[in-house]
Amino acid sequence: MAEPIFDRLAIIGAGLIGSSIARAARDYGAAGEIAIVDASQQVMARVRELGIADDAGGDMAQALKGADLIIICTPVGVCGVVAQAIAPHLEKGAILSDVGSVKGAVVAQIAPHVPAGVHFIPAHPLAGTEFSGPDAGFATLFQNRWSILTPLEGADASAVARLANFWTRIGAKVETMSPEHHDKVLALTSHLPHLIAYNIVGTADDFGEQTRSEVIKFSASGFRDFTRIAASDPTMWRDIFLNNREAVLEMLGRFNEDLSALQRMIRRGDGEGLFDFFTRTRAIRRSIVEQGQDTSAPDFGRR
Ligand SMILES: NC(=O)c1ccc[n+]([C@@H]2O[C@H](COP(=O)([O-])OP(=O)(O)OC[C@H]3O[C@@H](n4cnc5c(N)ncnc54)[C@H](O)[C@@H]3O)[C@@H](O)[C@H]2O)c1
Ligand SMILES: O=C(O)C(=O)C[C@]1(C(=O)O)C=C[C@@H](O)C=C1
Repeated sequence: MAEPIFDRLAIIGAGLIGSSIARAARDYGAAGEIAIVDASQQVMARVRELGIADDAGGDMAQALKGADLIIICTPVGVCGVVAQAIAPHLEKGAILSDVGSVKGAVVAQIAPHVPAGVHFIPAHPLAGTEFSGPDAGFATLFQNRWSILTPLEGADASAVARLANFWTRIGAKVETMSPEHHDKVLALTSHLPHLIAYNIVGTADDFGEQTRSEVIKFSASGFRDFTRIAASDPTMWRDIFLNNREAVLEMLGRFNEDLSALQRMIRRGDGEGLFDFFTRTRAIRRSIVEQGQDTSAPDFGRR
């Protein structure tokens, strides 16, 4: 196997993403040693049982000793608190990164705590499931998925390249963009779809007992897909919406306008309008599939 890219990887937060990175870093030889710290004693106990870290003692100073890559894998809302807690233990030359689904707010939370000589390079792997916790993770989660790096102005190019190598080693394709651009794109491609899923499942639930049981009984695959997404972690998604408020509200405004246009077509019996619209959206789906970007097959990248 090729040389490890980092000597010691420290992961803060061992849920779906943190535990998947730990498993992948070990399986693909991306890090020499792996240390894991989590605020939950229950999670730490499970990490020890699963044997996914070389150091699962749970002591922060010990975990960060000699760490040349530290990845914060907690919910977005606590990134700043975590950065403040780890700052005194970060060593010169180390790379500090994260996996938060929002970048602008995460940068604002973490950057003020980064000591001089430490390279802060935010990241976001576009890979996940509706499950959370250390048992939900798996080593192949990042295979053929994008990992977006959002280095700040003046970031050290060799540190960025080293982090990109790490993600490539564990199977991801890497793209670089600004935090602001990331937040706009993801507001549309990830955050809005989750909001729509939460909403439609909530609407079905509000209809009451009889509809609820019929929803379960007659659930067609389209609706079932929404229920999978709507089962995603409430803490994670509360934090995403509170921390990407502006971009989500902008996309939601445009979405509502387009939905009103469709509503008008239905009311007016505008079959041609509906047909043209659906033809346009079908072409988008087909081009995604043609470019090999469709990873929605039931067992793709999953256990
Ligand atoms: N789940 C996904 O699909 C997905 C995909 C890409 C990125 N992300 C991002 O990754 C991050 C983690 O998501 P996840 O799905 O792994 O969540 P998760 O709920 O599975 O795990 C989060 C872990 O962080 C721990 N934690 C919470 N506060 C902490 C603190 N102060 N110090 C140390 N540990 C703490 C929790 O105990 C938990 O084990 C989030 O920021 C999320 O936005 C998630
Ligand atoms: O497949 C899923 O369950 C996901 O929702 C994963 C998903 C996404 O929207 O694609 C969710 C949030 C993350 O920030 C990245 C990936």
